[in-house]
Amino acid sequence: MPRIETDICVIGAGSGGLSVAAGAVQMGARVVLIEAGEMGGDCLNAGCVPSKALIAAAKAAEAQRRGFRGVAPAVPEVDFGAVKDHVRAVIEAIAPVDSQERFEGLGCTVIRAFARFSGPREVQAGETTIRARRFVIATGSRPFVPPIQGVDTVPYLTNETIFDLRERPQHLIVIGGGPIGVEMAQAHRRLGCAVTVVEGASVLGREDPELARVVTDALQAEGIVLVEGQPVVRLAKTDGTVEVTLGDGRQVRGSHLLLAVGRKVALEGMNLEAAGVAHTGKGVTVDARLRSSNRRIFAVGDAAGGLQFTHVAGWHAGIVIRQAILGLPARADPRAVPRATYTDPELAQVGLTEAEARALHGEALTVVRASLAHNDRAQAEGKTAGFAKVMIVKGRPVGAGIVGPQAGELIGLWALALSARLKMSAIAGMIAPYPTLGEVSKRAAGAYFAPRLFESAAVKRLVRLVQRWVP
Ligand SMILES: Cc1cc2nc3c(=O)[nH]c(=O)nc-3n(C[C@H](O)[C@H](O)[C@H](O)COP(=O)(O)OP(=O)(O)OC[C@H]3O[C@@H](n4cnc5c(N)ncnc54)[C@H](O)[C@@H]3O)c2cc1C
Ligand SMILES: NC(=O)c1ccc[n+]([C@@H]2O[C@H](COP(=O)([O-])OP(=O)(O)OC[C@H]3O[C@@H](n4cnc5c(N)ncnc54)[C@H](O)[C@@H]3O)[C@@H](O)[C@H]2O)c1
Repeated sequence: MPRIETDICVIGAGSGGLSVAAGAVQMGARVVLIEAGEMGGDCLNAGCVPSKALIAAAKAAEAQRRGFRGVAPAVPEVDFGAVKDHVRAVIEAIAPVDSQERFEGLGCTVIRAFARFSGPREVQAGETTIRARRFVIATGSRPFVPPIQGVDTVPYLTNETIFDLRERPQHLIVIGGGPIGVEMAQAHRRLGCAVTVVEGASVLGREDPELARVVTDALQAEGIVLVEGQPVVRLAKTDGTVEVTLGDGRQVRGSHLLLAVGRKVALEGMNLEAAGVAHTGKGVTVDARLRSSNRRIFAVGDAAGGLQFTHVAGWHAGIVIRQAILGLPARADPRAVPRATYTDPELAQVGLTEAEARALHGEALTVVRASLAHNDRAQAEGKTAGFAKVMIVKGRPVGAGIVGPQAGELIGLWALALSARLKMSAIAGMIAPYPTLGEVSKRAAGAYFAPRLFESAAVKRLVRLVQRWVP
């Protein structure tokens, strides 16, 4: 049986594992990278990349359907199979960056097998035993299949199968109104499917309700049926249709079913007990340095049991590299982690929502808003539904939310403001190019200072005094 001694052994070649491996090997560490499935993990093969490629095609269809003032709308002719060719082509265009060849070229030893701990410092992968000074568990997550009565009797799709579906669903029922549910619901509606979202609590329930409402209004205006407030309690198959029964007895029937009710961390079969790695149903138990109960073993990305985003996995990788490769201290402070849901309009948030900020800061909190209706570019584009909302304490933003076109791009400024602890005066003083959607952030900062400048008796007194003296 081959044995390898190495500095760092990374388990899982998805967003987190690949970032650790690429960084570590290029800094001179010996790296073994183990992947049981496809290189690139969920993000490339069944997550961010295919979903955004599908959303792009759906957006093109919707643009045709809507037309523009002076440009006649048209019923788009959607070839669902060809759209899936586009999805596949985008994956293939990006895949070389995540490939075994690239990582071997960088100097990693890549093993394509399922990794399982055989001791506190040893992993088995196929025929190979790997002994490493540090391990990184970057095994990601899988779709959670809820134990709903009848779930094993009906055909269902998950993120692992929906992107391979070549025939257009006549009526897609989506269970779960989180980011996966709403992104997939809108994409399928725009590509010509009837769509019903069944959500046990409220659609985009983790988001600020004021922002989420703009998205849910848009989804409903496009003809997506949202059924909220009742969990699904039973699934059944009847004459080629799937029947979904809700807690209050209501029923929805459709041709296809997508389960989008959250994720299950992929730790099964890894024999973590042999390595002394504590874990719960949520993931590996880690401290702020991302170390597990075995100090030689870190966890990153979805496996670390916190926020489940590709950019979080990449950020985690940097924290582990600092410690395991450079011997420097580093901590994961999630306060400035942004998130975006790529519906149209998009919804993005960084830091505290209004409710969270209110609970933490009470009376010290100021909330400002700036509407896209007052943004000249949004007017020109005919996309004025949306706004930015900023939560401010003692002159500094503690959270920001944006709903509207390109909100995912626009939130970057606020992510920087939070991570660099910028003051609102820095945003107000920034020169934004005109006319851009980004001016909405500057306008929000302006809304913070406006009452202090324009409604202040002291400022007015000062100005009168200055005006008496200036020549
Ligand atoms: C439909 C969908 C859309 C998404 N869209 C976005 C988005 O727009 N933006 C965003 O930031 N995030 C998005 N996400 C979330 C994002 O995909 C994940 O947060 C990210 O992929 C997590 O990276 P990871 O490295 O932790 O795990 P993964 O990327 O899942 O990689 C884990 C890898 O480990 C391998 N593995 C597991 N167990 C073992 C083992 N024992 N031995 C060897 N290999 C193993 C797996 O095969 C897999 O390749 C989306 C997710 C889904 C499902
Ligand atoms: N744009 C992005 O960045 C993006 C896109 C997709 C996914 N993701 C990541 O993937 C993760 C998983 O996404 P998700 O949407 O699957 O999960 P989620 O946990 O965010 O949402 C699942 C939803 O399903 C509902 N639900 C659960 N059981 C139900 C039942 N029996 N009946 C009806 N409703 C039920 C929940 O109330 C919840 O609203 C996200 O948290 C996110 O981190 C990110």
